[in-house]
Amino acid sequence: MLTEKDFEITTLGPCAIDSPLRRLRDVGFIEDSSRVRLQPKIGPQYADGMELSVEEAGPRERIHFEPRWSCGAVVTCGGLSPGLNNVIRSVYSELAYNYEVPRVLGVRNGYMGLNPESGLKLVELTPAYVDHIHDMGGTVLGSSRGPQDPAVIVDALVRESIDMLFCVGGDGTQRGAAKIAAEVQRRGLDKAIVGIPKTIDNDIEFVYTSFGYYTALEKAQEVLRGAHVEARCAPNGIGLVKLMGRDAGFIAAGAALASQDANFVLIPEVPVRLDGEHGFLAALEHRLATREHALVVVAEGACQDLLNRARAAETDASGNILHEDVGLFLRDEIKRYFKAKGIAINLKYLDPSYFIRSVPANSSDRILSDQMARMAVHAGMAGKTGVMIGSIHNELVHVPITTSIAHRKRVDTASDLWTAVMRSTGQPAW
Ligand SMILES: Nc1ncnc2c1ncn2[C@@H]1O[C@H](COP(=O)(O)OP(=O)(O)O)[C@@H](O)[C@H]1O
Ligand SMILES: O=P(O)(O)OC[C@H]1O[C@](O)(COP(=O)(O)O)[C@@H](O)[C@@H]1O
Repeated sequence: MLTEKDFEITTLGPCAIDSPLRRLRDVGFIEDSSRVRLQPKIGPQYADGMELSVEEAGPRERIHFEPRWSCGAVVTCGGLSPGLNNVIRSVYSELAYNYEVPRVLGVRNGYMGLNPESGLKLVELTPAYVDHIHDMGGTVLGSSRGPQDPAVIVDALVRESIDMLFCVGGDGTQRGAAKIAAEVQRRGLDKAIVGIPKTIDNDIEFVYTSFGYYTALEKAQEVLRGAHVEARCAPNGIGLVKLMGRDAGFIAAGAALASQDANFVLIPEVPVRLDGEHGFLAALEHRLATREHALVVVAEGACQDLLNRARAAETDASGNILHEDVGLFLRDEIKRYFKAKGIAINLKYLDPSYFIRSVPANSSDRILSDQMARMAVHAGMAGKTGVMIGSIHNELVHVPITTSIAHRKRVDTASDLWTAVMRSTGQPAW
């Protein structure tokens, strides 16, 4: 078996081998020459003094896999996120052009494409295949939900002589990647399983911003603008917008903050009281009485305690809880409340749904996708396995996948983000 001592890196130019280290040292997070110890508070659940040890991402002085004999594959799983095609293209570009790896494969339709029972064939990535994909939304490889047996996937990696698998996806995908990495280790195989985080919900721990998030905010903002115009142009106008965010309110909070027009933002992290003197509906009535219009933004996962009372939770193929439609629920509750009060309102309900995630990536997400993809390739070529590319304090790092999936990232209600939402909307604490 080859070890990293057997190969010197030869194909990288005078690029950033030292610079991530130097920058980390400058900001004081470096502990020694190869590891970064993060002691500052990085989330409420780590405030108890837990230390996290992560490695900075970037090209390594020595690589593990001999490029000429290596094969890398990329798989995209879960819901779409703007930037997926950019990741595929940049994984290819870094592997094929910079490391000169001769065989780079694309897996069709998520992990399912590594199961022979699916009948799906691997795609040989070429310059022509990836040429224009970065300008398109979605993923050219396709994606899917639904469980796959890690043993079957590892069998496919062995059969196809895949040395490095780049798993692009959300927390479900990373859970799958962790199981694949464990199976590889159990069999004593020499393969690198590297995660690249993907979610418009921005709810992966140790990833400050995931690619696609800001593009989704741009699109969401357009909808907020439309809803705001509608609300302002009608007596007692209410614009109600539902945005994606199954378990976390980052999209609703970010879009509201970016638009500066929202008056109420309801997210899963903050339980909402609808009725009563200090509840949401009374606050909405007060807003109409004083300003004659209101813009309400609700995240898909908000208010679920109010909706799910009479219903057992259903799940999708990957086991994610399918929420009842909070937008329709709130629309009906608002109508019911004002009807009972004899107050005429004009409510316009907008649900942009998949529109915010099926578009091409904006500039910042293109850059982030590219950086994460290239860092993942550096990690893979260096033989790192069971790691995901994270971003902490503006640095791209290797986070053990098991660490990243231990918690889901949530909007911290003591954070600057949520404080700014509260101040820009003026909404009360329920
Ligand atoms: N706990 C898990 N263990 C193994 N694989 C999982 C797990 N959860 C999800 N997956 C797989 O990862 C893929 C994507 O997961 P999903 O939750 O749908 O999307 P996302 O990765 O965006 O969260 C699916 O093929 C799913 O079966
Ligand atoms: O209808 P689908 O494809 O399951 O996607 C809906 C889900 O996609 C999301 O945007 C996030 O999806 P992921 O978990 O795949 O990142 C959720 O907010 C939403 O519930």
